[in-house]
Amino acid sequence: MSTTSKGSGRAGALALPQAPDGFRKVLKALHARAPLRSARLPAEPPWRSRFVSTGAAGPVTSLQEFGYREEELWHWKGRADAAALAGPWRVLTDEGLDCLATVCGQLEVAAQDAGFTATRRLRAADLLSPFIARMIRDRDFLLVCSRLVGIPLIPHPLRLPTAQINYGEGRGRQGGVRWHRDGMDYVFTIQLSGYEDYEGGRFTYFRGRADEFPGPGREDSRFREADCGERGATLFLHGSRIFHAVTPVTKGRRVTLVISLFCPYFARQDSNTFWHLAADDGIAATVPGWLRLKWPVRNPAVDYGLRAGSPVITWDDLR
Ligand SMILES: O=C(O)CCC(=O)C(=O)O
Ligand SMILES: [Fe+2]
Repeated sequence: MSTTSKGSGRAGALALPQAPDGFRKVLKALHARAPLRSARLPAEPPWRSRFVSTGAAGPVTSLQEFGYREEELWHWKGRADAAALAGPWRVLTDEGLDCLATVCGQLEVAAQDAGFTATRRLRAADLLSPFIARMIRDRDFLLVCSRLVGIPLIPHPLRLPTAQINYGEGRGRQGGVRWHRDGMDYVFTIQLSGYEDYEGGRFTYFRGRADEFPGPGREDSRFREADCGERGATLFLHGSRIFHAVTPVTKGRRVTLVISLFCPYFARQDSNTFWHLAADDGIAATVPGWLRLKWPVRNPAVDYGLRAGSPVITWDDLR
């Protein structure tokens, strides 16, 4: 699969509105509902480590290419957190992808309407699905993701945003995602359907610094479409630094699994803000994870690995 990004100024993407920001996030937080913790779900296939496609490799576009300066990148003892956009690659085998698509399809019964981002979505999918919980804590899966982006990555200790399924449908309802930046820094989106399954639903991003984002509806040659049409395509985005959107699904059905990972070595720089999270999950559900994230640590790889219920991934593991 190639990493081409093509097209600029697509009318559908440009017309998308922007997600609420600032004080409107606080208002949203006061009304937000906590994610569902239980649902009657059919049995799942078991997760297997062999579902990880270890050959994944591909070009990485750096944050400098998006206009960020070297001193704006995060560093740890000579290593930089420099990846802006990478992939799409396949991180799962065909068999693994089929199982994941089945699991995510079944989980739709637990999805909730999500006003300002996607039409329907399921937050904290790993709390309902043993398959997803094991997948995102599988050492081989984490090593593939870490190596592709060049930094050690584990599931985010905030838990609620770490695995989210978006369901977009073209039956009259708007199945798009407004222009936004994520609270999360390291975001992997796995496509569980392909262009043969739907129309619209194009993953679009702004190839520039966040503070240069011209706003929706403007003409700018830096609006691009990612090449995510193939089922299984997995795209990495430095979600907190890059504006992105998904054009409305006009026909058919589009399902994606959005996995937010975390670098224990850059825990202090984590971009989440309390109000961004609370706007999604409500204040009460946000507080425990927020404390878990902000508590001081001695050994980041071990300590945050424990907090996220994850294997430990260190710089040495990237070799
Ligand atoms: O569904 C997608 O392709 C990505 C949606 C997105 O940007 C998000 O959920 O934050
Ligand atoms: Fe996003």
